[in-house]
Amino acid sequence: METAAAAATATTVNGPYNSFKIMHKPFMWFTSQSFRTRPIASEQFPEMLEKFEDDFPVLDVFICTADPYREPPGNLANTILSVLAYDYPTEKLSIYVSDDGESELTLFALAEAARFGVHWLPFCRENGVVERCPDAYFSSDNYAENSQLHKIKLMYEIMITRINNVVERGKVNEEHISNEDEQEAYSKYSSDGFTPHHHPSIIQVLLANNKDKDITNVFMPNLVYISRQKSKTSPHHFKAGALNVLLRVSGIMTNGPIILTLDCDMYSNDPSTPKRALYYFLDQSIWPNLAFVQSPQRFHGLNWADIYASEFKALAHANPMGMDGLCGPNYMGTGCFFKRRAFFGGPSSFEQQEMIQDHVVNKPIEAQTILEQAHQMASVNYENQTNWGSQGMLYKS
Ligand SMILES: O=c1ccn([C@@H]2O[C@H](COP(=O)(O)OP(=O)(O)O[C@H]3O[C@H](CO)[C@@H](O)[C@H](O)[C@H]3O)[C@@H](O)[C@H]2O)c(=O)[nH]1
Ligand SMILES: [Mn+2]
Repeated sequence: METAAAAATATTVNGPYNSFKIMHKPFMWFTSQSFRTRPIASEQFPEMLEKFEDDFPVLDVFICTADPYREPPGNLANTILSVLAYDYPTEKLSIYVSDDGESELTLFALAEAARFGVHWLPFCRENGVVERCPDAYFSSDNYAENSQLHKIKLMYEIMITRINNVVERGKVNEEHISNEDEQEAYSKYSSDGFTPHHHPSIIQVLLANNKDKDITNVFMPNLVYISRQKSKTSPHHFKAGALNVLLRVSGIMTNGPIILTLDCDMYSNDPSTPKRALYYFLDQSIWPNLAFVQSPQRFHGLNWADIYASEFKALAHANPMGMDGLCGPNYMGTGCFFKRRAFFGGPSSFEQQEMIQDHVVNKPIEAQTILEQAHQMASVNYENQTNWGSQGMLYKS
């Protein structure tokens, strides 16, 4: 009897599952047919950008990271360098990194990326490098061996070794600290009462585009580290909360009308990406109704033989073309250029004068008033006292 009962139970569990296995393919096929009704293939025309050459919009790039052990800081440094080296006017480019792991190890990776970046950016420019993520570049065989290459590769390896050593020790030691400012920055993580779940905000400007230059005397883009305030008594809303803080802090510091969101476990594989996104943003015929431009994602290591050539053709190419003909593709959570204006217009819009759409920031990123306001934007109280996140779908969906 017992055996029969067990078998009967197994049948009832398997029944619906088997039906699902049989039915899900036709169901998937059926639901995707709407994407075949009006696919749109778009093309970009480089000459279109020429008339805007001196007037490119300010671009703010957001990178999220949350755990220095699960998301290695060496990879984050590579992500940062791939966008820091974009083919875009450096005075119009800012990289904001949100660290939800609240870790000095992550700050150290940013500091190292900034130090190596002053060599890497000119190297990429002079050699027309396409893969501007150093790890991807050095892992390819797409370069000529020469002394300049050996020098930059050695610098890269030293940077990665330093980052990995610090991660292994779990601490930034004296030997890695070169001045008092750095000492002060790293000491914040061991100050009294600091825990990952309860601590004040930490904002560090690693590179400022009005004072830091590369080795060829060209100004570097901005690079900013943000560990938002956390409190045991307030929910932090994970990545959504991090993106909201990045939106507000960048609004105070640079207020770029175009925003790119990235995760720390990916890199940009084409330096012309922001300019290619601009073809859409600067096209007056589509600009008023355009909220975001989503890039396709490629995944490495999906399976051993990489039979998909790192691509999800249906999900990343075919379906979005079809969605474009309906009302637009979905946001894939990363690799997406947004119009900042698209985030405003709801009830939380204009609570802060500085964040209105046309506000032009005319103070240096490290000005005392800017830093004070930025800390206020990264505080738990700011969100508790306003409608940010409490209205609309965001945190409640
Ligand atoms: O408290 C947190 C938790 C996560 N993250 C960041 O969020 C990103 C995505 O998290 P991950 O765990 O890597 O999720 P995935 O499943 O790989 O991400 C895919 O799916 C997510 C959920 O749809 C999207 O947010 C991502 O953009 C998309 O790449 C990473 O950069 C994390 O560092 C934070 O910033 N704060
Ligand atoms: Mn991920």
